[in-house]
Amino acid sequence: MTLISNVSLRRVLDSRGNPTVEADVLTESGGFGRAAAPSGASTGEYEAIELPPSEAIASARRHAIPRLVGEVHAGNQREVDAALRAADGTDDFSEIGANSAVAISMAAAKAGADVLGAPLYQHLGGTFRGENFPIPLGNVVGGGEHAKEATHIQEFLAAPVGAPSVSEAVFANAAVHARASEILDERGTPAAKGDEGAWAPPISDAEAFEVMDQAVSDTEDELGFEIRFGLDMAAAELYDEEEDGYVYGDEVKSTDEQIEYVADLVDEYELVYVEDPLDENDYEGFAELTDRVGDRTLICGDDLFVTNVERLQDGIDADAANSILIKPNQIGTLSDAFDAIELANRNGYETIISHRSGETEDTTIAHLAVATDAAFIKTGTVQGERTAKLNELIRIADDAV
Ligand SMILES: O=C(O)[C@@H](CO)OP(=O)(O)O
Ligand SMILES: [Mg+2]
Repeated sequence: MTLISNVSLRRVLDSRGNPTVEADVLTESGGFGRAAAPSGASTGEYEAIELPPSEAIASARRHAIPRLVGEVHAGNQREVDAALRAADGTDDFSEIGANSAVAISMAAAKAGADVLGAPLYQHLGGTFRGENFPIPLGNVVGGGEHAKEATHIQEFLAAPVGAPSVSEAVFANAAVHARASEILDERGTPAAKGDEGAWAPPISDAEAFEVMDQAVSDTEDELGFEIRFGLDMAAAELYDEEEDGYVYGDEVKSTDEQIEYVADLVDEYELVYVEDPLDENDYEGFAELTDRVGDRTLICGDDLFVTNVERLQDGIDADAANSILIKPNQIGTLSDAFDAIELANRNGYETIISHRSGETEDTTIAHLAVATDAAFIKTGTVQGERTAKLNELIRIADDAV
């Protein structure tokens, strides 16, 4: 194993045009890794703290880099991430910023892989990882915090569950995206795109279900394998404490009505996946919904769990869900993300590795999903910062990384 010899940090652009943190890690034996932090728009209340990039960089230079350079081995991810935690000294990375932490953590992992001469997924997952590939969940239509004047539900996600290969699955999602555009055109609905490249038409959620249902079944007919769809409701953004309910324009649904609504949607559209159907503080509501439909769909906690083992353990104790979204920048390091994945696996929860709405060309999550045998990866459908991960998945499957 080789010591880290240099860490450099800089501000680069993310896909929304905002600055984000990029890290380069060099090792004494000449290993190199580069990674950049993504950034959320519909962030969970309990996520690790993202600092303004210049502050995060200045603070990491002061506190973290001296603990890494000449001190820590790049191939020992636990050691790297423990040094980041020690340098920060808080529970939520509010001192050096989860954006600095995750960029350094991922860059160090890549430097470790480079030293070994192994692809990142193999460095992270080991030689004897499973043979499976994640099914890509592709954002096709959406709104919420990712697009103005579009649907209330944040994401309508294609799920090519019957695709014979990861490559065919990736192209299937692109085909659903293209078909949805044609259907919207036929309906005379102009559609801009949201932050993640999904169509963001000014239509009701009910119409979006019709568009999605048709786009999925047309593409299924064309390609000849099963394609279903799911949702990220991002319900914490819909929930209004004063109204004590979920606000859909002029309509407010009580918690009971929200549970009823989602349960009906699961059955009507045979949804395979529903992320954040209730507010991020409502373990009880999550548990009630999971009890009703958890045998036939994945109920996934994103803002609910924020990739945090303590919040996940609370959810497991409450039977709140049956799957967890994993976003390394929600918790700050790859080791913390692995701990959440391990806890999920031990308790029969599926894992879904995810991008953020603000992204870069970084492909770490594609490797993380393969390394950990995740059931799904949620990383968009089109647009360069999304296709970077999808194309990397295709390369991994083709043994070409
Ligand atoms: O809610 C989500 O799952 C994500 C990614 O789609 O959005 P954001 O990064 O804005 O939190
Ligand atoms: Mg989400």
